Amino acid sequence: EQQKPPAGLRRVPGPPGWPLVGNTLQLTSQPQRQLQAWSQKYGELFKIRIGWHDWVFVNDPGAVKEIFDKQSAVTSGRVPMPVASDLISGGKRFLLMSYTSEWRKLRAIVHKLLTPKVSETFRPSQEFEAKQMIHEIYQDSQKLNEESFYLHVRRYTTSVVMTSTYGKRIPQWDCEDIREVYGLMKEFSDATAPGAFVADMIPPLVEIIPSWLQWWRKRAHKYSERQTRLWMKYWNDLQCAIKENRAPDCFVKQFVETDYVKQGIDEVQAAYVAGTMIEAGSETTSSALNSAIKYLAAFPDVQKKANVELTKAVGDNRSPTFEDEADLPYIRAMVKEILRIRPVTNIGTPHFTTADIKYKDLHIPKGTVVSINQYALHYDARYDRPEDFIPDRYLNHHLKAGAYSAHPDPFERDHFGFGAGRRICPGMHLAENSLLITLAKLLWAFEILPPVDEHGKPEKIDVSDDAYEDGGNTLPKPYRIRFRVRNKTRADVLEAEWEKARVEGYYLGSTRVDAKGMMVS
Ligand code: HEM
Repeated sequence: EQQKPPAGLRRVPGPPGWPLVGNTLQLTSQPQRQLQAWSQKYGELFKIRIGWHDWVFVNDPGAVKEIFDKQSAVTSGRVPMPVASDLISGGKRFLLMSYTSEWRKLRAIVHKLLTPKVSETFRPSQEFEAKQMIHEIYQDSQKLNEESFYLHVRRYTTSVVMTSTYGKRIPQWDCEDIREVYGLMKEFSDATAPGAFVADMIPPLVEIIPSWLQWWRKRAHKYSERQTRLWMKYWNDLQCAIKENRAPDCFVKQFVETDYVKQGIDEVQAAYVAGTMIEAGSETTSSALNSAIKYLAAFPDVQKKANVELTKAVGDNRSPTFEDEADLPYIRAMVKEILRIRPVTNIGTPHFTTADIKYKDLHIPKGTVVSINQYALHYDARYDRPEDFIPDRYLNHHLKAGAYSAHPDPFERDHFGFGAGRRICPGMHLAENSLLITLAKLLWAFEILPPVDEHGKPEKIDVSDDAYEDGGNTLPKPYRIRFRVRNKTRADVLEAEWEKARVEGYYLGSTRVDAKGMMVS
């Protein structure tokens, strides 16, 4: 039986559930539409029970500010996961760590190493990788290969994130690093899928069942050993490179140069922070970009407007660079629009309360999951035709997501795609830069068209939830699309630019690296 709220306060309302399972069975494998429907019925907040915990979904910008920003000292935890977080990750997986002093120490370092200014030092890497990406897509478009772009996009995002973290490029998709990193991510997402480990569904089991009888431990230890081995391998390789003076400027090199040892942070913990960057930064960005390509094919007028802007600001004789950013307001708006229409998860951003809190006259007890209901917020009445991909709606939003998240007026926020409060995505500047440069180069180079059927008739592009994988993440299913180069000059330019980049390499901070990502000076 739940505790009575303190005098003058009431419980957060919500739909009735079933004994034991709560509301779990009312949620489908893609719960966002049900979560939207409940937000319409109950207003700013509603509460449901999923598994062992109460979840409060926050459906209003003002409530997000009050709960996640103003009360962040007690709403920045993560839900306990005795297997996935404690056993498999040794309590060290940054994304899942509770709100402890250890997490705060690490977050301070991460924050410093991913500011907008530091993120800018990776722009040459992002331009380099984007040149490779459009070149690969161009080559495949001539072979009428309509599926491979999806992996070219994933290669781009993984390479950018590996380069910024470890100074290590991913020059091609089919390689050992990809097999290892994606193998690890798959294993971990299987381990966190609902029902994968009963003790994550019912955390008190770890207290009740003696550890020698906890049948899940063996499998969890096997995962843990494998994952620690991989993250430590990257960490140790970079330590060697630093000693031999051949480590390019990157996140981990800078991490090593902080006083992390003096702060009592051990190497395995540091390696798990770096691993989290890779896990949190690759599939998120590629999903957003692969979604954008799909929506662009479905909304050809958006492409037309983008091409008018690109033709005026850049022309045919070179491809766009970050220097053009100020002249590309429509592309900048598009970066926001894709994060609005397809936020990366469909269950919001689960935080965990570490003390009782209140919002207006509503009581939220300690130990509750609080989540920003992004789909509800992003499809609400503030947006005209929310189902449509309309970058124009953001033309008056000139600032980056980080600036809006700190804006005093919550209704000024562009979107909630990066979360809020102390756990807000620290990679957002890097992510926004990646989306900007790839969208600009793609739209400059190509017209993006639906595939055609056997009679040559264009097929309909499906942007509904059916086009997305089941599970908590918003991941577009692989799909076919045609890329048609805009003109001969742009085709020649993109080939020449990639050839030049391949020979010359690029700069990572103050170090020049070659196309293999090795330091050359
Ligand atoms: C389009 C791309 C991306 C999106 C939409 C995205 C979104 C998010 C969201 C919603 C969260 C949870 C925030 C919260 O709990 O309030 C998060 C956390 C995180 N993201 Fe991102 N992210 C993206 C790219 C990146 C990149 C490129 C990196 C790293 C270089 C990164 C690193 C992280 C880390 C480390 C966390 C965990 C923070 C913590 O728990 O304290 N993300 N991201």
